[in-house]
Amino acid sequence: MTGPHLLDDCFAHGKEMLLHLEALALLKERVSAVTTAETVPLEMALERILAEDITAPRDVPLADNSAVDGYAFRHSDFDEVGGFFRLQQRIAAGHASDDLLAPRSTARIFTGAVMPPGADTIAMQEDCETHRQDGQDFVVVPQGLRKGANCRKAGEDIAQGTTILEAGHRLRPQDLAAIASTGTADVSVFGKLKVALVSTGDELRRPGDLIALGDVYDANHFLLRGLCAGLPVEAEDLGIVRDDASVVEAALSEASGRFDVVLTTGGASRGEEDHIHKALDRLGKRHMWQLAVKPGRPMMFGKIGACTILGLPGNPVAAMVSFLLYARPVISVMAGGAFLEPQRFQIPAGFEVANKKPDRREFYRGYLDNDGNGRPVVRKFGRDGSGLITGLREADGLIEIPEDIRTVRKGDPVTFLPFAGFGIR
Ligand SMILES: Nc1nc2c(c(=O)[nH]1)N[C@H]1C(S)=C(S)[C@@H](COP(=O)(O)OP(=O)(O)OC[C@H]3O[C@@H](n4cnc5c(N)ncnc54)[C@H](O)[C@@H]3O)O[C@H]1N2
Ligand code: MOO
Repeated sequence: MTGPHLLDDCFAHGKEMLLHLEALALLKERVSAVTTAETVPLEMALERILAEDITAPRDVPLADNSAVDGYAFRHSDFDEVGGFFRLQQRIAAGHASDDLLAPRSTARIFTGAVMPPGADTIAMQEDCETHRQDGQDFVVVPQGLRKGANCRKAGEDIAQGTTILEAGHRLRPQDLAAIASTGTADVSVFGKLKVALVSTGDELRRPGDLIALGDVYDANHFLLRGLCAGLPVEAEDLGIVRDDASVVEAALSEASGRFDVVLTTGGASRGEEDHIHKALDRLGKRHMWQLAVKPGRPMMFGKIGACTILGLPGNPVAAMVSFLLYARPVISVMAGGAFLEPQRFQIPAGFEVANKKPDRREFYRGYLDNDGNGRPVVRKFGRDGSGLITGLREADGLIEIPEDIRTVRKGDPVTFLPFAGFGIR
């Protein structure tokens, strides 16, 4: 299958670096769903992606019912001063009444109980007075209630036959509540994507291991494992792969036969010790590499057979930013979902940038604050180093500065991408 010229391959542009939007277009063109549908009970469906639309088999609520503990009556029985009603029946939640409410009568009713036939309005018990006279209970309701007050109509939340959720939607707790409310117990969802996590680098050691001068503890594994946790994937740790061409090649070759996605960090750049792109070129096809983006310039996307290789940069900040911007939407689409776009909003800058490089998009670590007068601003983490995990910890999200912007002054509106919009905190 050949895509449009623009999307065929980043190197076909004759360009050294792809712009952010070009990279997104290339990824959108190149990825599609790979998992098949399976039926799971609702208990197992959180964060899974629907394989079919969900239609409500019945109304929710099933019948007109009371929103309060109180007294049900006919609104037409009111006169100028209110209503004086004979207490005729009592209905608790879960117990429907077949008895037609007689004129000028009322039913004691509780929240969620089905309205008795004939009643159309409910008074809250706090607004009513009760009397007993000649062995009969009476309820006095003051004027002022509109017809239908405190009643919940059948189907007012979900009407029978409505499509409540569409295929491709990732199920949140409130979605599961909606499906459960219609009585549906099982849903058809896409199978989880099989993702391999690979850290590359001779210098890497796992936390808990002894460390020597020059060694670095593998932070990225825990970063990526956490970032995958909110996605419908089964992530498997393939450990640390040494900076050796044949070792990297063997690891990618083996993993590509077992996984839908291999997610690597490190070795993505151009040094002699960076082997991922060379291995990818030998084993499969590389579609994307150098991006006009900071951080996250060396971000690789390619395929070995049916397996997608996402080669993220080794610097932890770059790894996280490129995961959120590029790997996350790719994984979502492959798992049957949407190409996830970040949530974006404009907020005044609480920082200045004097001389940003043109022709590339930059993503700073940003945290929300106020300007001292109660107005919100976003401030930039002070240091730009791509190895500083501290900036990721202090941030509430990313500040996005597009290619054509060279300077930012305090108060300028800037685009903020909250971490919450990526499903993390
Ligand atoms: N001559 C050039 N050098 C570099 C370029 C370039 O274009 N030309 N790009 C720079 C940029 S930008 C980035 S980002 C990094 C990406 O490098 P690699 O993906 O090849 O990553 P490494 O060299 O393996 O490591 C970079 C850095 O990150 C540390 N690291 C790696 N893995 C982990 C891990 N799992 N946990 C914690 N820290 C990790 C590693 O020790 C290095 O310090 O390249 C620039 N260089
Ligand atoms: O892109 Mo590197 O991503 O600046 O650290």
